[in-house]
Amino acid sequence: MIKVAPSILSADFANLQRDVQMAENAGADALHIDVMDGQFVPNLSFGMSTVADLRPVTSLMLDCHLMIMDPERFVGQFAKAGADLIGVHVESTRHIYHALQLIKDAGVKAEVVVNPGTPLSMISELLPLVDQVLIMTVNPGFGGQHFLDQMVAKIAALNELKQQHGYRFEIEVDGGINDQTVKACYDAGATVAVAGSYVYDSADPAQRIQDLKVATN
Ligand SMILES: O=C(CO)[C@@H](O)[C@H](O)COP(=O)(O)O
Ligand SMILES: [Fe+2]
Repeated sequence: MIKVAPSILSADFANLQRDVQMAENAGADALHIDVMDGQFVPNLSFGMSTVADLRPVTSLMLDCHLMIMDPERFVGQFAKAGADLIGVHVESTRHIYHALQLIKDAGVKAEVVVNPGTPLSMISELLPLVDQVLIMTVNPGFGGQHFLDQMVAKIAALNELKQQHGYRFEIEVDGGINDQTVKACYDAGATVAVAGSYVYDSADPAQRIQDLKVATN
């Protein structure tokens, strides 16, 4: 069964605590927080103060997906705010290895993220270092986009490398996840699924979290 990380990008920001607690009560495994700077992606969202405010209201693992340029400038502040895992894009910095080392040094789980157009060869040297790899299944920046089917082969290729070398990282997928696409990702080797609009744009978001789990059971 896949682990589910609802993305609060599609939650009601005026009722964030309610929407986070709903996810926790519904059996979510983590909370996905999309941080955007208007430079790396053409959108703005949350910062570290949102992470700090959410920390005391949930015991869910806080999975912070940084879509910002030169994220090494901020990883210390996200760790201090209460992040449990910090994801940085390989495309967002000249010093990805250093950025991941900073995250580990802060005592937080480190994740490398790859955009749809970025080949896995860009992250091969990083695989022994990371706790999680995030394969973007849409172009980053917005919720509610369509899943890119070509990414299923990429997930399978990453899983092959994982098995071949005995790596222990989790494989997360993000973008366009619903009860159909989650199954294809899970069958290819994904272990964690982010879901924003599928969960929060529903009349019964708690049921949707369960539906994602049932689809991969
Ligand atoms: O990182 C991102 C978008 O850049 C995501 O985490 C979205 O929030 C996913 O939204 P859905 O595609 O599930 O609606
Ligand atoms: Fe995300």
